[in-house]
Amino acid sequence: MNRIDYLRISLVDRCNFRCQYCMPEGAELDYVLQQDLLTADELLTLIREVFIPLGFTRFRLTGGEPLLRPDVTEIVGAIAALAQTQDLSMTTNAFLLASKARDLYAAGLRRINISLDSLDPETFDLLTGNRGRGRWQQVWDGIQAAYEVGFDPLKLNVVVIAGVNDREILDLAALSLDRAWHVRFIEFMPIGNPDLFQTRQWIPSAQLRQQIRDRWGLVESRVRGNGPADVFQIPGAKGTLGFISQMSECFCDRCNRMRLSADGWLRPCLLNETGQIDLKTGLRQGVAGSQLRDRVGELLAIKPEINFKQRDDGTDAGRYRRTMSQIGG
Ligand SMILES: Nc1nc2c(ncn2[C@@H]2O[C@H](COP(=O)(O)OP(=O)(O)OP(=O)(O)O)[C@@H](O)[C@H]2O)c(=O)[nH]1
Ligand SMILES: C[S@@+](CC[C@H](N)C(=O)[O-])C[C@H]1O[C@@H](n2cnc3c(N)ncnc32)[C@H](O)[C@@H]1O
Ligand code: SF4
Ligand code: SF4
Repeated sequence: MNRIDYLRISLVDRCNFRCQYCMPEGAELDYVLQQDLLTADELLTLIREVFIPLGFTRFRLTGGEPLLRPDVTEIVGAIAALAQTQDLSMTTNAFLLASKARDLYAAGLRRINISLDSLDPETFDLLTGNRGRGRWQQVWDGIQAAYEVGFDPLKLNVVVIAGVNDREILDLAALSLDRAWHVRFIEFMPIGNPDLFQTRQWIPSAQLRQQIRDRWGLVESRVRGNGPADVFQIPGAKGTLGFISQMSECFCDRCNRMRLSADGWLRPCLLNETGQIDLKTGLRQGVAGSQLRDRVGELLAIKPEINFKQRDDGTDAGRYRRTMSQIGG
């Protein structure tokens, strides 16, 4: 059985973008009320009293958009300061990163993954649902700021959507040539916008790799990380290319993670709604850390049965009650 030692923590379910594949404009989402968000203290209590004793040592802050959380730097500092923390990272859309990168680094964050689906501002606006609002440049500035501050590895996440940004694969891959930027191509998953998924489907990573191989060649490589990416490199490039192929090559047999939502629900599998536990209510009712730990321990034991293999049993007729931005995608 895999060691489950990686916790993805959603700091907030809201987002300043409306990516078509994740939380499309007009989608009716029930946002968590402010009073239902785990406070920084509650989160730290769960990490110290429940997750660390169960062997969790790797943490990722995500969302929604984690940089919307006003106390994000304090949370980073507190998790980074724990002796047991072996890895702390963040996934962000970088819209607010330029002004926060230095403080986050100073607080102890050392690596960061940034969503960048297009190099073309118009396509970017179309994808992020902010057409006309011109947010590409600010995201690009955030990426540059993170690079200058020294985040390493610095990864760029691209969700590939047929007919929207797939014509940019080579341009995006080329970002890895001269800088140690690690570009990852993600197969579109049927969560977030099932209607778009129906019409666009997903493009297999193998097809993208062939396109890149034909242009530059491609060799196997490595980069620090805990995720499911298969890593390659253009010969001589400073950065790498990762492929996250959840649709074409199920990687659930190496699953090493659980997810904690912003309102304190622990979810054993991204794509299966079975088995979730509400940790916040117990915590607020004064249930002892040891009892919460026992509940999580039981969930860890049955996680292999819940994993993606059974996702068709784990949703309500194929529709998810909570989407990527609410789970901590
Ligand atoms: N199916 C599935 N997809 C995942 C899972 N974790 C991450 N992904 C996909 O991988 C994408 C990128 O994830 P990131 O947030 O950058 O994290 P990561 O790849 O685990 O990060 P590293 O530790 O840097 O390797 C997500 O947006 C998902 O599409 C998972 O547990 N299951
Ligand atoms: C939900 S976002 C949260 C963090 C942050 N807002 C961001 O965009 O990086 C985390 C990751 O999920 C990915 N994602 C969202 N919906 C997806 C989908 N339907 N299929 C594949 N990846 C998806 C995004 O591209 C992003 O890399
Ligand atoms: S992918 Fe990230 S930036 Fe885009 S809508 Fe989802 S949470 Fe927001
Ligand atoms: S789909 Fe579920 S089991 Fe598979 S890798 Fe993701 S979280 Fe793990």
